[in-house]
Amino acid sequence: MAFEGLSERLQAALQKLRGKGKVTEADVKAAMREVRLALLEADVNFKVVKEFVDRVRERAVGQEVLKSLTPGQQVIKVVNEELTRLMGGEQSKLTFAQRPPTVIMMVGLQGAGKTTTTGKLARLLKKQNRKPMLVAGDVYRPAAIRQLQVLGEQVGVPVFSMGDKESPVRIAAEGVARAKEEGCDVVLIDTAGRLHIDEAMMEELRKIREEVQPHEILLVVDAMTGQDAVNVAENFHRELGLTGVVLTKLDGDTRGGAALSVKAVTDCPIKFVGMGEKLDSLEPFHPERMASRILGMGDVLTLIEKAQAAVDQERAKELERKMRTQQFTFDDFLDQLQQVRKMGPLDELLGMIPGMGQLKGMKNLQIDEKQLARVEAIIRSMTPEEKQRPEILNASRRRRIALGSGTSVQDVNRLIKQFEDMKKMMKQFTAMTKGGKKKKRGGFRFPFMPQ
Ligand SMILES: Nc1nc2c(ncn2[C@@H]2O[C@H](COP(=O)(O)OP(=O)(O)OP(=O)(O)O)[C@@H](O)[C@H]2O)c(=O)[nH]1
Repeated sequence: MAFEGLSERLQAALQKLRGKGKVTEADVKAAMREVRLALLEADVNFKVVKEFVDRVRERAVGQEVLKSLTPGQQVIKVVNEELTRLMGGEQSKLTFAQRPPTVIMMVGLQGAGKTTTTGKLARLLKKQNRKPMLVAGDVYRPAAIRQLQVLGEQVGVPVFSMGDKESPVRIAAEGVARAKEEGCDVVLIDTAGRLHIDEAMMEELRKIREEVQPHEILLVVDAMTGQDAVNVAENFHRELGLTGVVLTKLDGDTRGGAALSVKAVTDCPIKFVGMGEKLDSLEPFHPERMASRILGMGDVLTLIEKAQAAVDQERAKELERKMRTQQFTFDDFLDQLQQVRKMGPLDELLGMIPGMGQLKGMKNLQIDEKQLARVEAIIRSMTPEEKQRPEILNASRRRRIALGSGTSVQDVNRLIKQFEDMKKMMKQFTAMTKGGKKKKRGGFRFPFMPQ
């Protein structure tokens, strides 16, 4: 996952401050040294790191922080705010033309994912009820035109092409004219990518820009290339004047340097991020959410602390073994249920998971405590043998259990079905992970998640 190393290191650095009732200037300095190293190691531009750490340190040793009731938390808040600021603060949206069509020029080096991103962006715009048209302006890479046509078909948007014999400037101009005729309100022009930035390439892009007067010039760069991506962005911005950057391959294990430095170095905002190869994997970039994700806030740390306090590690291991060997019974099921409940109201736990905060309170996600109580009652009405060997639960036993637990036979059936499904899933899961490389995940696992 992207940012994994950075996340871990930043969280470790800040964790030390977290629970402290009193934080000294020396504590902050020590934490900032680690933050600095973490950022450098993530390939963040060194000037950006220096400015960032200076700002955080200055704010964090201020009286209002150190004298506050929760100084450790306050420092983390400052880091979060500054990370957000670093990545551009507010979300930066596309500018649409007052009088359509909006013209968007897509530029970038070969292999960054430009053509794919053009298709993804068309899909996103279509979802927003716009009518995009794609223009195939990359006449140099033999497969690029065909690739765009295929993407257009998949997304269901028209693709304008004039083959590879016309000049890209003319293709762009004709494309915009065609979009007007057909009532398309956004034109996405795919331009040629080269292996390196060269004067001929820039000259051609400038000519296209003069010709079609785009409202947006988006540079697509590969996040995996770290500071190279930042340098490319700096160059393109100087030569062409970009309106935004799209960072692709953020689903890979990029260390995060590009995402954190682009805005600070070039002053060009990241507008979208690519999170996978599929067409639905382009997302608007939210600096604040990204910062919280990097810091693992929202508040996973608390969640883990709570879980660790509630879960008996020895028992968790035993459960894992049972899952692996298919000996999981209703007794274990009940045991887990109780361990999860010990952590607190499930609804509240949900709010601590990043991204889940805003889902809190949504009806179908609310965890029904009554339902849980019913499950417990059903399992408690089973005989020891039934709990161990659910396969003997025939119709008359199910009736007896329903009666004993004050529930209905349907409730009992549903639970047994869920239990069977869960076992099946575990089986598939263990088969899937068996022999495969296991990834270490900070040492904590919910007992009901087989490794
Ligand atoms: N994992 C992942 N792969 C991506 C992402 N975006 C693009 N790719 C992949 O990157 C590769 C290159 O993408 P293309 O769109 O063909 O490259 P390009 O930059 O358009 O190349 P030119 O048209 O020659 O400039 C493809 O295999 C894409 O599937 C992303 O966000 N995540």
